[in-house]
Amino acid sequence: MRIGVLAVQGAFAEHIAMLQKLDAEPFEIRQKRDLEQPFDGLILPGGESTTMGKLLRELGLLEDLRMRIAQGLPVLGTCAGLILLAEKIANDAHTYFGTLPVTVQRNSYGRQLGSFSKTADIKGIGPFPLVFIRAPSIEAMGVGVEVLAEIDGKAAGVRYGNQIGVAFHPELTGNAAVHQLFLQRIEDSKI
Ligand SMILES: NC(=O)CC[C@H](N)C(=O)O
Repeated sequence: MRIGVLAVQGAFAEHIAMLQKLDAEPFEIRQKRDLEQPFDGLILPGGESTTMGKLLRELGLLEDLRMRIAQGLPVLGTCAGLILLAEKIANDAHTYFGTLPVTVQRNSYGRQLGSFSKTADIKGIGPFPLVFIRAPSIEAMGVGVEVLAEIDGKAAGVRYGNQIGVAFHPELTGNAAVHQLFLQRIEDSKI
């Protein structure tokens, strides 16, 4: 299964390592040319959403990828990747793909306390260590958005059709269950 990992900035190498462990076929998306071969899924990593958004625009990737997501390309966005997907960003004038009907608040977890990890249940997986690094919170959700994980009574992971967005960093845990779930969903949607 060919999975494109946005590799213009941020923690893309860790996602690639996870995918390799699961025998998927990851490749880096750095420029438009990288989108020429067909692929089955997309991962938007953690990092700095403002920088990634700016580079996506400058490299001419934003519209192309937005269209693919809107047309059903399975996508997993982690942390900054969730911000890129969000329809609204409460404390930012910009939006990027805007395909996921949620409102997020940037830098909501971990500003004063630093990064932290908390184990919580993920739907379809069970207990999983959620690692937060200056993570966004999900403040509001539109109709049809399914909550996959909660922390302190707030959604920390959601799914909407072909899109999964999580505020935490599954790629930094050594636990491949979230990536496995993503690959499984792609597999299932092919049937
Ligand atoms: N670890 C992360 O991806 C942090 C996200 C970052 N604070 C942002 O707003 O873009």
